[in-house]
Amino acid sequence: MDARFPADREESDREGRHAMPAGDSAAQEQSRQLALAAAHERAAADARATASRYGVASATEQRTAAALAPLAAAGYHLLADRRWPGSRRAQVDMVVVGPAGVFIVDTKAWADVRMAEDRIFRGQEDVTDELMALADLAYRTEGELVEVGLAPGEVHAVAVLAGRSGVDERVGPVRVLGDRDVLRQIARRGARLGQEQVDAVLARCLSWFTHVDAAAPISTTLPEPVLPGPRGPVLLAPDEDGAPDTVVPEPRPAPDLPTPLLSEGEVQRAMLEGLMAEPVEEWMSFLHPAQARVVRRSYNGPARIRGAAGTGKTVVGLHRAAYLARTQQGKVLVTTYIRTLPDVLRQQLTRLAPDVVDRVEFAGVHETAKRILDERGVSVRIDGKQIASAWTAAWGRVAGGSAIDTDRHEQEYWHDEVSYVIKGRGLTRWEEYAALPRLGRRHRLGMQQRRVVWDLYEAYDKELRDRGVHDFADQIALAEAELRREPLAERYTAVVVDEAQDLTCVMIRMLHALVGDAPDGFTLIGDGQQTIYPGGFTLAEAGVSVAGRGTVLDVNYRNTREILQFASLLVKDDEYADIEGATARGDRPTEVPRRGPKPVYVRCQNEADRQRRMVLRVHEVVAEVGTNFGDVGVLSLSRRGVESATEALKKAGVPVVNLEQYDGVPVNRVKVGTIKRAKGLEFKQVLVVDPFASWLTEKAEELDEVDRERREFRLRELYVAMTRARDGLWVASI
Ligand SMILES: Nc1ncnc2c1ncn2[C@@H]1O[C@H](COP(=O)(O)OP(=O)(O)OP(=O)(O)O)[C@@H](O)[C@H]1O
Repeated sequence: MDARFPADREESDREGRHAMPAGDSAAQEQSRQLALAAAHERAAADARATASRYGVASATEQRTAAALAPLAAAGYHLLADRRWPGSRRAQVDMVVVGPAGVFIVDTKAWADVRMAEDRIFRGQEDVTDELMALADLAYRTEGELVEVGLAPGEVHAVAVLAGRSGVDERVGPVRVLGDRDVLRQIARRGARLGQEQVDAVLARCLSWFTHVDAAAPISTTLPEPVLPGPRGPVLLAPDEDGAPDTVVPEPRPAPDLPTPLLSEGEVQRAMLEGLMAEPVEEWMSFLHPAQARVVRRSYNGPARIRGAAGTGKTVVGLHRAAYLARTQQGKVLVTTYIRTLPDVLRQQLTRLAPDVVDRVEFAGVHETAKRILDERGVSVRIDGKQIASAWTAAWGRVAGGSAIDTDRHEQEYWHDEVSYVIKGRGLTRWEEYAALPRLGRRHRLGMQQRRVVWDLYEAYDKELRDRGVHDFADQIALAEAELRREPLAERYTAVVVDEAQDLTCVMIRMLHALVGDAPDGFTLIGDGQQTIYPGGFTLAEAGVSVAGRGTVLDVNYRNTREILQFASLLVKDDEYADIEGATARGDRPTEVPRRGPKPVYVRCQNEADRQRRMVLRVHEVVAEVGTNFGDVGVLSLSRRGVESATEALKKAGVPVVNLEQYDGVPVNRVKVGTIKRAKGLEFKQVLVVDPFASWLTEKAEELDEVDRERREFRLRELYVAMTRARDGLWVASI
């Protein structure tokens, strides 16, 4: 910013209008006149100094403008002579609006510049605050442009150091570049906004940064000087005797004939780099205004963002993580239940916000617990085989042949009861379990059954201890206890939890303990409709309140209307225990803008027929223009289903990758995995390969509570699978 004529005119006018009191002596009048003369001299000196700053500024600004000029040929708009929003006098040197985003550029003709520890110095003087005005402007501009949907990370504050090259530093949110570097750094971001989006942003920028057409005011206590025509500002020059009554225009230095900052080759290389940059997906730079507002919203405590499948919750969560990392000190943690999802999210953030990706940590919730425990030197031994043998031993000792050992449930049901309900909710006393409302589990247990389950839990716990091992629920509980004992020395600034409905109560407590109730500290993102793990709880039980800090997203961007209608049939009567305490029905999007072909449902004769048709379907969809193997997801409820689909595809020569190994790096292979592993992901084409026809037709009211519970979880899981599909859905049952 150049606040070029800083003195306040109204103030000066007021001073100039002092009337001389009646009866003053001649001597008094003389000294008044001398004082006035001195004041004029000072004004002249000030004006001269200002003029010289103005001269330097304009020459250096012109150099920056010249350096950026090649962008105009690549769809950029260079806005010069714009008013600093909110200021009457100050101007913004240059606003660049184009495919790479919005850049508010301020040129500094500073010599002897040094940057250290997020501060900038001119010689010994710390001039960081001068850049912070620019940062503040960028922040306000972000807020303005959010209204058209521009993601906050697409607005950049750039300070250009005149006459410097090879500079690329950050001072807080301001990027500091040499004037030889600025073109390249802007161009290399590539095309992040489409033409329509650039136009929308430009229109808003033109009204936000209004044009400066009037001459800048001149500060003086003198009567308004005579301005020379169009040649520029006027200087007051003293007479030989120092009297400030002569006004002469100072000839402006002949414009520098610019020696181009960059050679033609350098310009071409910079622009080419932009052309080669990997394009980003639309949602990475441009959001729905409602989404963009949530990204920047300030919540005075834990907050919850919810919405139906495909409404951009994860998108908002990622932008919010980047935004918090950019605007606050310290690290941001993005976490979720699925181990592999954080890698995928990291990949996305790397493209969405490369500037802050190193300040955002991605880790599954178990990995987070492990890090906490490692840091504290608490050893945890997790050994799958030992855990399984502890369970089998405990079952044999306590539950085999008991009131819970019936043909209504597999052992897995009771394993989930122990892992998710008892351990997941952090129960430690029988009385708690005896009186527990088992949210989300329809099969009511009598006291006798509960007693067996509790005994089973205790026996299992003892077997684990005897083997010197822990299970995954123990790992979380230990980390949570550690944090209760002593909070982290270096806290996270913020924790963003994606797919929060998958977490247990103790997991939520552990993550909450990382940030507490700090403003914008804890953001829970999720959709209760996609709850596929048992162990329901309320946030109150976890000691978290999001009251008054909830946001619902309601435009489905992912699925076509046809896919969503098909998938929604599965859960149309579904009710689930919401973490805010109520029994809820799924959020329904108010808008589903995308349209496409109807999903295909095929009834196969047997498993072999299903496999054959699945392979055919894969070949069919990849024959479509724009769809590759990598765009196809084959999803199954069970591991067994994954194995047989993998085998059939491989046999047919189709390249596959298991979702367990998929980390978000694009790979041209069909992704095969369980629905649980597909949480949070999406594919152009989805094939769901292991339902039985009866699952889709059985009626809830004809089932008892055990079967109803099973049906609800199964259908929710299928709903998750189907809503992973962007363009095409194929479901095969037998
Ligand atoms: N503003 C947007 N513009 C264009 N596409 C968008 C926008 N927001 C989201 N999308 C698209 O919608 C998809 C779904 O978004 P996202 O994964 O964030 O939804 P979600 O609500 O987290 O879904 P789920 O709960 O089903 O996992 C994104 O991958 C993206 O392709």
